[in-house]
Amino acid sequence: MENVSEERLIDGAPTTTDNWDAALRPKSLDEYVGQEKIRANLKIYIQAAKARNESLDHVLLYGPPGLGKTTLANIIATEMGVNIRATSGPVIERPGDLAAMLTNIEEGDVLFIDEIHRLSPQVEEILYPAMEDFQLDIVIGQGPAARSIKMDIPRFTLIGATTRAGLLTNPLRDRFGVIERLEFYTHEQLARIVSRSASLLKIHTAAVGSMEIAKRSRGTPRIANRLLRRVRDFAEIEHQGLIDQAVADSSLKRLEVDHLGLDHQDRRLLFVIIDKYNGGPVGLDTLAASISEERDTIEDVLEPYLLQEGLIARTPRGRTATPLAYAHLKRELPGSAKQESLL
Ligand SMILES: Nc1ncnc2c1ncn2[C@@H]1O[C@H](COP(=O)(O)OP(=O)(O)OP(=O)(O)O)[C@@H](O)[C@H]1O
Ligand SMILES: [Mg+2]
Repeated sequence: MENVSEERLIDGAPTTTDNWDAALRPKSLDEYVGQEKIRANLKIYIQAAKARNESLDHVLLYGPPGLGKTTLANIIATEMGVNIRATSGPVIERPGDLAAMLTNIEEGDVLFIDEIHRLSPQVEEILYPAMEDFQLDIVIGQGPAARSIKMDIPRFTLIGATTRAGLLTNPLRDRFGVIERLEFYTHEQLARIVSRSASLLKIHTAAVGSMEIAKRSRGTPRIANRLLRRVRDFAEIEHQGLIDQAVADSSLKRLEVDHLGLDHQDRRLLFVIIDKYNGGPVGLDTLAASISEERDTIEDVLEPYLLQEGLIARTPRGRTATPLAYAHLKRELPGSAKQESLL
């Protein structure tokens, strides 16, 4: 699914060069920028659970890549004062793998399952009684001699993360007491994140420089941090190290990130809808084939921001380019497309 030959600069997905990211991760709810509603709610839930000396209810976090789900899971464990064990849906191959993890966990600990929508059905089965009754149903033996035994496990908190909650099965989703959707960040919030990262990495930025990077980060902290690192290179080699507005702007231009934060891949998607399909509507699978991308990548990575910015619209018959997209790409709006996009 991931294009390894060419690192996409504004892709929200993590890459191998993101190790420095760990250093930039906020460690407490107070350090965590934005997502005000989630933070306020979590503060209450955490305080209440601690006061009752209970484990925190299971938490599902969903939203586009790079918005801070993993970061938040770690913060929750820290604030609860418990250990976190992290794994991911595709990694847990057999029910036994999950059972082993759950029996080794300590009372109150957090089990973090990233990409939880990719659990196999057999593994999911194990999770239901574990989440609900803190019990494992284990089948011993095979055939007619097989019998099932129940085993108690410590009360734990499952934190699941996914890019799309819609991909979860109903029984799994229903077992989460707390379900929170992460939103794209505002320019002001991203500027705060850029300034914070700059000071941690000892990068010299002017406020207007941080804001310019923020505006072009697709509402996503991971992208903001990544762009900061690239712009720093230009600043240090060509501009005595200071990132001001002009340096940020010229560097991002050279990185082909436009003033809305779109890169060549976003623009390619929009151009295909506009030029090849006359503004749409065009179905997701056709679109995926046209730009040789996975359907999932379009839905999880490319599309959410374009929808949020009002550049494309979703209709029952497919995606359309909005008048805003035509204006942004300096394409003339045909009369028919104007009507389509208003449907
Ligand atoms: N609220 C925030 N405040 C400051 N920095 C943040 C915030 N959220 C995320 N970040 C930064 O962005 C990086 C990416 O966040 P994180 O890895 O938590 O995203 P994610 O939602 O788990 O993404 P994925 O879906 O790809 O797993 C973090 O390492 C951190 O530096
Ligand atoms: Mg993550």
